[in-house]
Amino acid sequence: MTSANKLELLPAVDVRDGQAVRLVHGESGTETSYGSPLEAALAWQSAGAEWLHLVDLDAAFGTGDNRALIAEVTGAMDIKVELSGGIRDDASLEAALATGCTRVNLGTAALETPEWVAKVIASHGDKIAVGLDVRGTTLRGRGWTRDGGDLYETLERLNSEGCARYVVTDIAKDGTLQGPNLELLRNVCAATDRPVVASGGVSSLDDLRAIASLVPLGVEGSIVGKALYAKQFTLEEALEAVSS
Ligand SMILES: O=C(O)c1ccccc1N[C@@H]1O[C@H](COP(=O)(O)O)[C@@H](O)[C@H]1O
Repeated sequence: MTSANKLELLPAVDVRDGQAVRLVHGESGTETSYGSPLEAALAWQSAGAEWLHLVDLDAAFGTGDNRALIAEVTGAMDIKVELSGGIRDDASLEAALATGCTRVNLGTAALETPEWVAKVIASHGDKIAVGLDVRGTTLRGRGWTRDGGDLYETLERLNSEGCARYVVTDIAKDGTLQGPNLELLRNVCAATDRPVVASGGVSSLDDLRAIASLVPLGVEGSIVGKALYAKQFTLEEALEAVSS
């Protein structure tokens, strides 16, 4: 297998109130704290990560933001950074891109301001990914608290607008260590020719191998969160598991 069809791993650092946290089902109030976001990000980088998935949860929930800290963490990284959370207008997009991140991930905006999203896809291309955060086949926005339409209708629209990449999260799996939703990933891959990044539910090296088996269908990467923080496996073991 060449590096082009090797599954990319994106360890996650989700930031709430200045701390690295993990949530269960993305629900506010379920936080487990893991300390300094910078230390967590540097630890993943030292362990061999090529990507960091960095989320401003306060911005996603509308409870403030961690913009300065997010910029500090991104600036300290030598690896690629995908930024998420609260990127919904020109000002927040400019601030995110000014951190030097590799790409941003838009969630709520893709549901609530589709014209703006079409415009920034046209102007920023590969720097824009759309996060498809779903319960069943219903998209959720505003910190995953509000319904935002049908997954496949939205996907069709975004495909036609030239969206470069999708980050697909099964909210029912996120933070639960119950295994990824492989059926959802297969279905999304069948509905787009763009690369798909999987998110939610990874609990074991076998889960990562199962996601890696979908690379030929279009899965490009997998976000790994809770499993790393809960020490189900190390990042080094995860990278080894998907290396061939
Ligand atoms: O990652 C989470 O656990 C999470 C939980 C609740 C809300 C958002 C979460 N994460 C990321 O935030 C973006 C959406 O942010 P926005 O809607 O654009 O403001 C989502 O795609 C996840 O990457």
